[in-house]
Amino acid sequence: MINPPRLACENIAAAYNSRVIFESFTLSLQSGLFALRGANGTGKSTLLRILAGAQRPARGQIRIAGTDLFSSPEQAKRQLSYVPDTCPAYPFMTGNEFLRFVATAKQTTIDRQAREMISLLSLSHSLDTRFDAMSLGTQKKIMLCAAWIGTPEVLLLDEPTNGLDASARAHFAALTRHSADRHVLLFSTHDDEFISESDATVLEMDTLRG
Ligand SMILES: Nc1ncnc2c1ncn2[C@@H]1O[C@H](COP(=O)(O)OP(=O)(O)OP(=O)(O)O)[C@@H](O)[C@H]1O
Repeated sequence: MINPPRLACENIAAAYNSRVIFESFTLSLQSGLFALRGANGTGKSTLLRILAGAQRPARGQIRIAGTDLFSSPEQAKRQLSYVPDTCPAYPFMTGNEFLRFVATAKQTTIDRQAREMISLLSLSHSLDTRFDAMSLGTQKKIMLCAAWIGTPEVLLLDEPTNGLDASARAHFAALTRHSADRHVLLFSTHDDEFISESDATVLEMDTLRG
């Protein structure tokens, strides 16, 4: 039996008021690492928000592991993780509390892969720190670890290396490379060095946005 693409979208259109950002974005990905590249303002964050179900497109269809995102959002989102560019506000939570919160929402535990990431990104000593007392880079690392909880089929990461130091960036590149066959990891970036370190396939926004 042929598996459906892990991530598929068809004819996605996005606009803010009357300003069109893209008209017809179509993509079908089975597994691997994909870097969404394009100039500022070409709509990378907008596209990732839409694919994550965090923003409604003007038109189009999205399927996550074969499930329609709009007609069965809960089922589709069980197979999906999304890390926005800016850290959403969790000022009162510690790193540990946030990871447990995500694990509970996904009806799982902080599993082996997330624990490996915590160790690789040297986060163990920050887990009891509240978000409002963490550096931006540390917040980002916790958000990235949370994305791996529950081994989702699709990971959508908006500028994941922003704020990471050189060592964290290298570990993160190795981790993404090694887990590429287990999911679709689509990330936006301006970081060409990370693209080559992670061996990601480049998707040019200008070519894809229709
Ligand atoms: N909520 C919003 N309301 C109105 N316009 C918006 C909104 N969000 C984004 N835009 C506009 O849509 C366009 C695409 O923005 P987006 O952030 O998706 O681009 P991007 O490719 O991710 O940019 P960058 O590389 O700078 O992060 C920009 O011109 C931006 O100003």
